[in-house]
Amino acid sequence: MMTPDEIRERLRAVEDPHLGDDIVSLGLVREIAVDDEAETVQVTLGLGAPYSPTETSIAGRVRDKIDGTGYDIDLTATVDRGVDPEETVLPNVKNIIAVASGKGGVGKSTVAANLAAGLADLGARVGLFDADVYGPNVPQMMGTDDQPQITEDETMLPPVAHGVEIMSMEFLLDESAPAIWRGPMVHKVLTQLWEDVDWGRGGHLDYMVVDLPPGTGDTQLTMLQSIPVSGAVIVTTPQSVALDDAQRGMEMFGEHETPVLGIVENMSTFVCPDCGGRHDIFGSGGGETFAEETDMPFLGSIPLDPAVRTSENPVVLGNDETASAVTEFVETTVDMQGVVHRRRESSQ
Ligand SMILES: Nc1ncnc2c1ncn2[C@@H]1O[C@H](COP(=O)(O)OP(=O)(O)OP(=O)(O)O)[C@@H](O)[C@H]1O
Repeated sequence: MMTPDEIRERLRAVEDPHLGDDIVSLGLVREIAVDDEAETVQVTLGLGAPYSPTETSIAGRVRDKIDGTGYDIDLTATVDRGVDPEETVLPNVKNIIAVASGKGGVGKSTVAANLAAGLADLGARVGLFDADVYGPNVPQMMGTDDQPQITEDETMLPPVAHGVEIMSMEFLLDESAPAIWRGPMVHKVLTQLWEDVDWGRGGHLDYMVVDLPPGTGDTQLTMLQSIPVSGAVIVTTPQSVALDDAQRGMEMFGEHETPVLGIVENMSTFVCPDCGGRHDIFGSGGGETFAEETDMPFLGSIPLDPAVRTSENPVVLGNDETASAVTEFVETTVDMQGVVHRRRESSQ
């Protein structure tokens, strides 16, 4: 026979590597219930980033601590996401990660597509929403030209590629409409994309990755106001101009109290396929220095690799050096989303 207090004592040995204390002291063990008849212990943990390496490992260690007590463990995870489920536009989506950049062409859509494919590859249920009104190209990057299906009750079912449900402004925008007309349409189209799409196929999504339009103008603000973003990723390149723009992007999120998960540097070192040499074409370490200066986590560097553009599939799914770099970025990012949730949970 074990009491919840005895279980709690055992769980004091499980550390949260990011928050630097044990999960009991941090308040991340929400509930413990022992059912002697069913020989089961139910533990509810305050974890919010499913499939992130750190939270997977915390859950694994919790299991280890209960293994050998003669009880089965029934583990659940839940956090207060700071959003009222009644009021949110996407109640079935646990995390909404927005990918932003201060200016165009730095590889924001590439990063968004790889983040989504990488999260699905970890086992998560993922949606990818291409909100880039000015140049929606996510379906192409995911290697699909499927259109959404319309069901009898007039909801849209997103096409799926690499385990990711995809919706794009491209599906709804009239291609002949000049970009300048698109701004005012954004709100209407966005509303449709939230309300009329069956995300998660009647179930839920662990993550929705949103590819925001480049820049920090009204369109981006409208989007931030209409969706509860749980974390933002800022993409930059090593050039100083891109870094200045990234700074503006961060300020925009700051004003909206959106947690910034960190900075990723794209088009870093070029690994020459012919000579094997490494060349820092745009300089090096700019993103990391910028992250340090702004006190933001550095999420990783993605090399400049022609395969990123030419490959039919997101490069994260490959098994070369570029794939490892992108995987590292995906894992760090989702870990940082977990930190945001656990920190909030722990301070309550
Ligand atoms: N690391 C990389 N190595 C090589 N090519 C890349 C890399 N990242 C992006 N590209 C290529 O650069 C181009 C621009 O990338 P992408 O469309 O992702 O940028 P963006 O910031 O989303 O642009 P937009 O301003 O259109 O939103 C694409 O052709 C893409 O394939």
